[in-house]
Amino acid sequence: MDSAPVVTLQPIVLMGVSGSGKSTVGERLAAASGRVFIDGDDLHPAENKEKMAAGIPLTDDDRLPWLRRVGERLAVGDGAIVACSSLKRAYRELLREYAPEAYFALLSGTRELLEQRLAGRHHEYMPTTLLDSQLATLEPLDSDERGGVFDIARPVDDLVAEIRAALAAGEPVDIGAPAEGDIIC
Ligand SMILES: Nc1ncnc2c1ncn2[C@@H]1O[C@H](COP(=O)(O)OP(=O)(O)OP(=O)(O)O)[C@@H](O)[C@H]1O
Ligand SMILES: O=C(O)[C@H](O)[C@@H](O)[C@H](O)[C@H](O)CO
Repeated sequence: MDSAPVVTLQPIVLMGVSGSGKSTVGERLAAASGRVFIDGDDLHPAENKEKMAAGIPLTDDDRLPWLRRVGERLAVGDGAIVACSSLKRAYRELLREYAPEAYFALLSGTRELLEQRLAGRHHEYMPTTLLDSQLATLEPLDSDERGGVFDIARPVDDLVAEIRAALAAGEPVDIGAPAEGDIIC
């Protein structure tokens, strides 16, 4: 007997600079939509965490192995919600090599609000002083990239609802419609 085809689900990447709410919104979105949440922070090699903890911004070369790990996780096909800064278009292009259908939700806000948010939280390794380099590195989504921009001034539950509504209203993504007997993983 043929084995049932495996259907892949569209992954969602919460992107944006440090303090924009990727982990907070991502966790809540995953809970609301019954999906797995993956924090990209947990996929950084130890050297990257040490560098950031020392207040040194990561380079493209530092980020490459980390982005590959994030990409491999996106490619699993289980529709995971993944928090990953994805600051440059080239980084997103790399992630799309693993998951062409990925939806990027950019959490965007003013420097002032980001500073407030960073001041009000404790992070394992990320110092507030890296905000300038994060903002300088950020290349917002281009109009030809699949995704949307969401305002971090909104409450977390509103952001979750807005992202879900944007996904529901979006163009259908050709990732294979489930049929009877398919295994959804
Ligand atoms: N929409 C929101 N409204 C109010 N507070 C928020 C909102 N989003 C996030 N926060 C708070 O802002 C702080 C930063 O959020 P969070 O740690 O999720 O950001 P992040 O983008 O994952 O940061 P990093 O990339 O540095 O890990 C947290 O204290 C969080 O509770
Ligand atoms: O690309 C980067 O510079 C890093 O991913 C950072 O964004 C941090 O990992 C994150 O902000 C802390 O969670």
